[in-house]
Amino acid sequence: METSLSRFLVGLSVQISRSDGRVHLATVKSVDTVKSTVMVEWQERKICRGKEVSESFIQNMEKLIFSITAGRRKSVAPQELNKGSKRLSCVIKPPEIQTKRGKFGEVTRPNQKFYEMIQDFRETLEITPISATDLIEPHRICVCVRKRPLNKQEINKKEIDVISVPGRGALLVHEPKQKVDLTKYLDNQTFHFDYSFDETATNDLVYKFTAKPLVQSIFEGCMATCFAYGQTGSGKTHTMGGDFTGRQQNSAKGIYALAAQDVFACLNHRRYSNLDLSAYVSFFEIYNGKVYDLLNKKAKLRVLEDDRQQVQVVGLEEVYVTTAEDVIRVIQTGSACRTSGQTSANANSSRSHAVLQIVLRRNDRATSLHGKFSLVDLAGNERGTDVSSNDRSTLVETAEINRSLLALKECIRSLGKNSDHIPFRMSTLTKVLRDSFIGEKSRTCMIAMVSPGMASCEYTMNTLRYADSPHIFITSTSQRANELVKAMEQTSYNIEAGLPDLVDHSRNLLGL
Ligand SMILES: Nc1ncnc2c1ncn2[C@@H]1O[C@H](COP(=O)(O)OP(=O)(O)OP(=O)(O)O)[C@@H](O)[C@H]1O
Repeated sequence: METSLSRFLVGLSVQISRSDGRVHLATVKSVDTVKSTVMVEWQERKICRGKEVSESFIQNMEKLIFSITAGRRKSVAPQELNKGSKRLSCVIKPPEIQTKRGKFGEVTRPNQKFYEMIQDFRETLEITPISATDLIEPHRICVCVRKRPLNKQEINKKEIDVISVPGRGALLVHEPKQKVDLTKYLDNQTFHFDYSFDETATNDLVYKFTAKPLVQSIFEGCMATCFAYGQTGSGKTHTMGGDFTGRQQNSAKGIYALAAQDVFACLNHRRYSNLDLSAYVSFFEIYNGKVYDLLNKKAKLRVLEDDRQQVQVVGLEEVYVTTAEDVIRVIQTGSACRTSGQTSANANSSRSHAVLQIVLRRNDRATSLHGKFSLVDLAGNERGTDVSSNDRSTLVETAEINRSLLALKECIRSLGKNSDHIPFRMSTLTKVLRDSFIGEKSRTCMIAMVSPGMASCEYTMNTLRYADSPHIFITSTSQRANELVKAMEQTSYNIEAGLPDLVDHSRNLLGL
């Protein structure tokens, strides 16, 4: 969760205000989350001075902390600072004279200057990567971020990596910018999540902190959901479905399979054996608001809601499974179906949401539902203008993706606020996942995937803003109004579907 303290990364410089009215730079030396204090140090007449400041002092000070900068040599341009932003943004003017060589001695890299500025910034960061031995805290809603490594093509193009993951849930985007006078500078923005994974993190490690804690919850009767969100090529399928070697995917190494393994470990554990449960798997995709069964030749299925608001995907194939290998076979069958869709002219599967559900049913006559784990590989969050083809079907497809991702964000936000109204009818995706958003027994984890390259910077920022937003559960009425207005400005906003939301908001305004 974001606290005012979590903005202060060790090694970063902040402007502090002194009691005598002076405002000057100091460096964050340590952050004590237990005592809620930050230790800052600065040089004064060649003497190193320090002060431990409390959270309340920091909050008072916050108005005066205009920026975070990354080094002694870098000057701050206050007129450029984004003072209103929730995140502290910094503007660094690069050193004018030096023309340093890169780490590997090459000077021909496009954006060499930015590369050097980022390297300089990184040198000031204290990196504490997440490790398998770190404590896993229980969350009802957990939001994490994972950065993938630069791929071969990006390395060949000498693409620069603009993301740093200092650890402890933090992630920095070093956004390259240029002033009107052509001075290059970095806009360094810090985001905070429950966990942040750098490019060295394995699927096993990501699984341990994200989906694994949810497996146990379904044995306790919960409806758990784990989403992979991000731009095309950012690593959603790699994380959920398993690593690729060329075009070959190792399904045993993805979160789907790792979760399945743990489900069977729990089923065979004496703690849960007296529940007398069996596991079933279904696998479907949602493309343009329609559901297709990946385990039944992509049969198109109807989504119905009964008078008790229970949503049913009519005729969805549910395969009885007894081992993790059974589930891996199901994943392979379904993924092959999805992949073949990618090559067809009309339905590009990577533009669909894939949902793998592991369902626990009681071995009674009605095989009644005990718990359910939905693992969702979401469609890429590109905008209409970003996809190569601009024909009508592509635009409709993009609008549908935007609409469902917006609906998903709204549902997670409502869930976090314990709101009575969950706008699940806004899209097919949220409709079929309705029981994951209702009541005390729901658990949600969102893994936001980001590509590290400078070329992806804008998409990365979009992903991070999206993933950051469910954290802001208690939004003020005016913020809420702004969000609705912003959402409505998107071509994909469906006024009819969003009507309950608008009515709700109007009621709030009128105090009804
Ligand atoms: N953490 C990672 N480590 C190594 N390689 C990765 C990682 N994440 C992704 N990749 C590689 O990047 C490429 C794109 O990943 P992937 O297909 O998972 O992206 P995606 O987000 O699912 O894209 P799309 O939305 O198009 O389906 C793959 O070749 C994959 O192996």
